[in-house]
Amino acid sequence: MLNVEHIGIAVKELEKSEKLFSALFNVAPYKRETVQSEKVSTSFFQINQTKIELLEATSPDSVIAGFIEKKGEGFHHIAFEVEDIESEMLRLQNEGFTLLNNVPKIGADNKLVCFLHPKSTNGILIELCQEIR
Ligand SMILES: C[C@@H](C(=O)O)C(=O)SCCNC(=O)CCNC(=O)[C@H](O)C(C)(C)COP(=O)(O)OP(=O)(O)OC[C@H]1O[C@@H](n2cnc3c(N)ncnc32)[C@H](O)[C@@H]1OP(=O)(O)O
Ligand SMILES: [Co+2]
Repeated sequence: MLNVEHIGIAVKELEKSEKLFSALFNVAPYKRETVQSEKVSTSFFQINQTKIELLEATSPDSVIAGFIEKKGEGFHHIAFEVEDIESEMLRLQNEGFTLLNNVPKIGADNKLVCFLHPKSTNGILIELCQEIR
């Protein structure tokens, strides 16, 4: 695994949270992107080397809506950059981690992504992402 690619934060209202985090980081979001397959609207902040992804549900059956209902707004996942997502998925599966998708999915910001079940990772939802080259 390489660097932390981004940290995902679940929010109820994207616009309201964009204002809050803009004030906190003293920088505006650099882009918004809806990922229909994940039923999320995202907004990205770049703070020096750190990327933060705000996630709002686009539908009541989005995992973000379910998460907020159970746990409330807040930290949702940590994403790690990988060089080769398929070989990393295979390696982690062989180590006994539970992959939530067996084929890489298209994520935001031009990435192939795969999630690991938090039950297999000490309660932390982990996303792997590889830049689409
Ligand atoms: C756009 C893209 C990108 O960056 O490119 C994104 O990030 S999309 C980001 C949104 N998409 C995703 O997160 C996709 C992968 N996530 C999923 O498939 C889901 O969220 C699961 C992780 C499988 C959870 O869904 P499920 O329907 O099973 O919900 P559930 O409420 O029944 O949760 C089952 C157990 O997992 C725990 N759980 C649920 N979400 C969690 C989270 N974010 N972090 C840590 N634990 C979590 C619950 O508390 C529960 O534990 P207990 O049983 O102990 O109560
Ligand atoms: Co993410």
